[in-house]
Amino acid sequence: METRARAPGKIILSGEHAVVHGATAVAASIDLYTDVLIRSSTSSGTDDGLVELQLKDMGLVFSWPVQRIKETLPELGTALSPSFFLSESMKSIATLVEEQNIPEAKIGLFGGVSAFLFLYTSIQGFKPATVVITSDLPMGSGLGSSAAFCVALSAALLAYSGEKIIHGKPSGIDNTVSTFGNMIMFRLGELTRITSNMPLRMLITNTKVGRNTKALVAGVSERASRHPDAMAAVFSAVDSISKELSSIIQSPASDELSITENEEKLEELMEMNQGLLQSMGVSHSSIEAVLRTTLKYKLASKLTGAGGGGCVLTLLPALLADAVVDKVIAELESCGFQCLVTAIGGKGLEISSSCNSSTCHPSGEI
Ligand SMILES: Nc1ncnc2c1ncn2[C@@H]1O[C@H](COP(=O)(O)OP(=O)(O)OP(=O)(O)O)[C@@H](O)[C@H]1O
Ligand SMILES: C[C@@](O)(CCO)CC(=O)[O-]
Ligand SMILES: [Mg+2]
Repeated sequence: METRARAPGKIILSGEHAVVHGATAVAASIDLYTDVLIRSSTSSGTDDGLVELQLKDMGLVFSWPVQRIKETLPELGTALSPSFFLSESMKSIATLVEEQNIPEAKIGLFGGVSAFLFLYTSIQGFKPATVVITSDLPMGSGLGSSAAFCVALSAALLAYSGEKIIHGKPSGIDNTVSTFGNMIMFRLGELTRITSNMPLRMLITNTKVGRNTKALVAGVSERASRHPDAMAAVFSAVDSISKELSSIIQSPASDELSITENEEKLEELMEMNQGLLQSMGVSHSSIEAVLRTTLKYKLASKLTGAGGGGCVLTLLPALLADAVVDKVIAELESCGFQCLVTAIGGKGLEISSSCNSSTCHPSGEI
C-alpha cells in the first residue's frame, strides 16, 4: 500500500509574527512543494520491522526498529493521541532522535525528525513502514518548509501536530495556507479565502542565512512581554496593514492606471510592514542588503516568514520590463543570494493512494 501527499510552501505578504499575537496576516501558497510517500510494510501489526524515514534530497536515512519505538513511546501507540502527550513524549522522542547521530551540519533537522516520529507514532502506532520525503523548498528560509513537511506528512498520516514541535507556538497560518493553497487572510485560526484582482508577480530572494523559526517567534513574544503597550501598537498596525492589503488586492483593477495605483499602495504597505518587523527584532543584515539593492531600482521588498535571514519578497510591478528584473536578479545573485520568480496562489494539499490487491486492506488503511 502506498499513500502520497504533497503540500506547497508559502509566502506571507503581510503580518508575520504579529499574527502569532492576534493580528491579521495575508499569505499565499507558492509553486514549490514537499512530497511524502508512505510505503507500508507487509509485516504490519507485528513487533519486528522498521520505521524508516528517507530524506531523499539530503541523502539521509533514519530508521528505528518498531520494538525500540514501542518501548520508548508506549503512550503514543494508541489511537490518535491528544496533543498533551506532546510535552510528555518530547524527552522520549529526543532520545530516539539522538540515537540517529544526525550530522552536525544538519542538526537543524532534529525538529523535523522529531515531528516525524511524533506524527507517525501518534497516528500509525507501531507499524513498520518506509516514509520518503522529497522537497523543492529550501529549509529554514521563510517559505514554510516546516508547514509543507508537516501538512503533507500529516495528510498522509491524518494528523496535524508536527508544526508545534518545529515552531513552538505556531499561529497556524503556514499549515493553513499549505493545506488550502491559493491566498488567504488569517487571524486567530480563522481563515478567509481571497482572490487577487491584480497581477501579483513576486521575486523571492533567499539570503541563504539559516535561522530558527521557533527562536525568532519566542524572541518576539519576549519583546512583547518587556514592552506590552508598544508591541500591542505594533501588532495593531500590522493588523491594519494586512486588512488594507487584502482589500487592495481584491479591488477591481482593470486598466493600467488603476493597477499601477494599487501596486504603489501595496509597495508602501510592504515597506511599512518591513519597518514594523524590524521593530520586532526579526530583520537581519542580509535582509537589509536585499532591501538596499531592490530600492536602487525603486522596488519595494519585505522579509517573508520568520525573518532573521531566510527569504525576502520583492513586488515586481506589471509594467516592469523583464530586462530590469534580470538586472535586479543578476545584482542580487552577485551578492551570493539565490533568486526565484514563482507563481503565487497555486494548489494546496494533494493526496493520492495506490495499492495492489495483495496488500490493500478493505478500508484502504495503512
Ligand atoms: N523536507 C523536510 N524534511 C525534514 N525536515 C524538514 C523538511 N522541511 C522542513 N523540515 C524541518 O523544519 C525545519 C525548518 O522549519 P522553520 O520553521 O525553521 O523554517 P521554514 O518553515 O522553512 O520557514 P518559516 O517557518 O519562516 O516559513 C527544518 O530545520 C527541519 O527540522
Ligand atoms: C513567524 C510566523 O508568523 C510565520 C512563519 O512563517 C510564525 C507563525 O505564524 O507560526
Ligand atoms: Mg516554518
